[in-house]
Amino acid sequence: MEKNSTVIVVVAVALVGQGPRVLMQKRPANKAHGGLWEFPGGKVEMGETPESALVRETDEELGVALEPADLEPLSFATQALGSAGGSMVLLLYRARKWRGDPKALEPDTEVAWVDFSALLDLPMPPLDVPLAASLIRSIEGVAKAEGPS
Ligand SMILES: Nc1nc2c([nH]c(=O)n2[C@H]2C[C@H](O)[C@@H](COP(=O)(O)OP(=O)(O)OP(=O)(O)O)O2)c(=O)[nH]1
Repeated sequence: MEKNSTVIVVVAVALVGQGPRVLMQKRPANKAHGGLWEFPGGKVEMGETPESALVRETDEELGVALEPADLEPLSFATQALGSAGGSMVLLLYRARKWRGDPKALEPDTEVAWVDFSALLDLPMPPLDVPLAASLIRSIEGVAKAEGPS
């Protein structure tokens, strides 16, 4: 069988606020991974960079304006697409600055600010779980680098 080398790139962002806490989005019940909580984002479309796709997705889904320069690459996760080959790559960025108060603008979605201490208790799609763990470690790393307070 001919192998497929397609790579689908999906981008997502951890909007990190004081706490620290992070904005999570609940997927619509009727879609893949329905009802699970994910980092906001979506597929990179033709002609877009990962960063411009994320600026578009967060505008459409949350009504938030992000500057590409405020997107810090944080981690990624991958998944095979099936026996024919191909894979999905989910790139997670982190942002500490944005404009606008995030709202759930897409039908049948919700958003919530989640404390880092409760993040891993949320039901998440498979690729978001290791990314959430990376996010938590990144903040712990900052705390260690800054030393005891
Ligand atoms: N965040 C996340 N997305 C995943 C995982 N596994 C997986 O196949 N996906 C897919 C579901 C979606 O097709 C895509 C996310 O892009 P999206 O948010 O634009 O998807 P969507 O369901 O709104 O749109 P579509 O697939 O109907 O075109 O990634 C995962 O573990 N985490």
